[in-house]
Amino acid sequence: MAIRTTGLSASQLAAFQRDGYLIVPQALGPETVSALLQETQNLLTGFDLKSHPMTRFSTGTTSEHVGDDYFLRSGDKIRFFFEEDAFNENGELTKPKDRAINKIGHYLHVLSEPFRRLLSEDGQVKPADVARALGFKDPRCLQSMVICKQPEIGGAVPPHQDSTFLYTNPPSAVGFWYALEDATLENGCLSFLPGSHKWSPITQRLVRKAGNTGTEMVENSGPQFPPGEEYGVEKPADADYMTYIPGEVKAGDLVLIHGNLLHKSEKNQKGRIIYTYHIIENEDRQYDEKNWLQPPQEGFTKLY
Ligand SMILES: O=C(O)CCC(=O)C(=O)O
Ligand SMILES: [Fe+2]
Repeated sequence: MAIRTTGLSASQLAAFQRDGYLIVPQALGPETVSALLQETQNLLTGFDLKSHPMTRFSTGTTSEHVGDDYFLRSGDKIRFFFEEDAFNENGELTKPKDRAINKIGHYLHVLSEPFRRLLSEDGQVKPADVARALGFKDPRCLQSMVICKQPEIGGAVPPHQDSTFLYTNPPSAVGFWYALEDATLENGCLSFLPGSHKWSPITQRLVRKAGNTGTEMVENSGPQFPPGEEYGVEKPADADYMTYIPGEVKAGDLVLIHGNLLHKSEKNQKGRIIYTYHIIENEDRQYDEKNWLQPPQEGFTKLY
């Protein structure tokens, strides 16, 4: 296969604009994938369980843990969040620690050398070139994380839109999601509601509670779509019956996800390790000061 040096082709860009997501095959070469998996393994085996507050990550509504201090202060650190199902009724881990972590985040793209290199140097498809192709003027990288989705206990991720979590006024977030292992229906690959980015508004936002005591969902009083006539179109009459389209991918593939697009992943029996971060527009959009993730002292990371 020819080595790519640019971002997206015209037909890839058109597909992203039409569907709200795009699979870019083999954005990472096998050496990069191996280096990132090795780094993930080092992080998983190297972290200290004794000093860990045993915070679990939850996208559901039952757990309060998502709002705690360890999570809220992870934006400029490398921290470890457990699968909810990694504990028994007594709150004890039922798996070895490297098999119990749901995700590692949220500053890998600066603090981990292999992940830092991906953003600036490695790979056949350069993130900066993709951001340029998508029309970003001053893209900033944030919320980098490895999602492990461990065998048997990997949690389902319910349908959501990423701009709910990383809100700019008006919305601009795009997810970069890299498979580090093959992701299939068997091990909880992503699935998408194609075109939903055009009609599905950001009606809610995840914000910090007053006094930084946790997070909560609130109504979004700002713009619900990015600017442009293609957005905010009428919801299709059959939208509630539309089926999610699975995005089965190979290790090294990149999936781009529009911040308004509805997507999800199911529980899994077999494990699945991926790496993801988001970019937001910094030039003519306001990053919201209530968002769960606030910029590190040095500001969110520039791509160019
Ligand atoms: O990897 C998953 O299962 C979910 C990830 C996701 O929703 C995202 O990266 O935006
Ligand atoms: Fe998402």
